[in-house]
Amino acid sequence: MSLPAPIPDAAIQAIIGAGRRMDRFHWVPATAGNFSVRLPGGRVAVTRSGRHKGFLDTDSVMAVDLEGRPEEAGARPSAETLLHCGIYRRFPEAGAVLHGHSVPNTVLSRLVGEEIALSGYELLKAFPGLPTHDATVAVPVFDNDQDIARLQAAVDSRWQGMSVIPPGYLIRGHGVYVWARDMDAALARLEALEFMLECELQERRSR
Ligand SMILES: CSC[C@@H](O)[C@@H](O)C(=O)COP(=O)(O)O
Ligand SMILES: [Zn+2]
Repeated sequence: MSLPAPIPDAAIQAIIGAGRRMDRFHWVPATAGNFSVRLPGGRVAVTRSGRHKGFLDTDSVMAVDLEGRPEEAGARPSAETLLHCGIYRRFPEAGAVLHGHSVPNTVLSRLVGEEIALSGYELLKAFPGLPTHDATVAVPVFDNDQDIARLQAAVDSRWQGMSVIPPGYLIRGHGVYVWARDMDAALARLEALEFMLECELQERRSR
């Protein structure tokens, strides 16, 4: 059997850098969070399960296919790899996926129903196709589920009825997923979303 192709260093460095940046914001406590980059040929570079995402090294990244199957026998990719693969399958333009557990996304997702509406924020312009603050963006919220295949099925079924592509989604009491064409764009989108979630949380506190 031939050895799997090496993972391009640019993808590994993008993942390591994302972890350091998200750790600075306290968005990846303990071993929370996972990140991936789409590779050519239907491959995905993804973080191994159980690592602290602020201290990743080159060994912390492995490759799976678009069904989440590891290329290396016995290797353990992120427990949430199927959510990454679901995004890559649904959005061909997605080149990187980020998942984090911030306090605002965790708390807010427990306070709302099936979505959070973000309206009137200047930072909405960080999302694709929005030239003005004068808009409302609905961020879907899914119930948490330890059965990740079942959770992905719930995400797929909500996406089927969706005419507007959301900037990401939340999992209740758990965290956020965002994606974009590459890692820098995904980080920018995550920062914008987290900023607005923090604003929403503060507004709710002051009511
Ligand atoms: C620290 S518990 C968090 C995990 O259950 C999970 O939600 C998570 O984000 C990280 O899982 P991982 O398997 O390391 O990618
Ligand atoms: Zn998680």
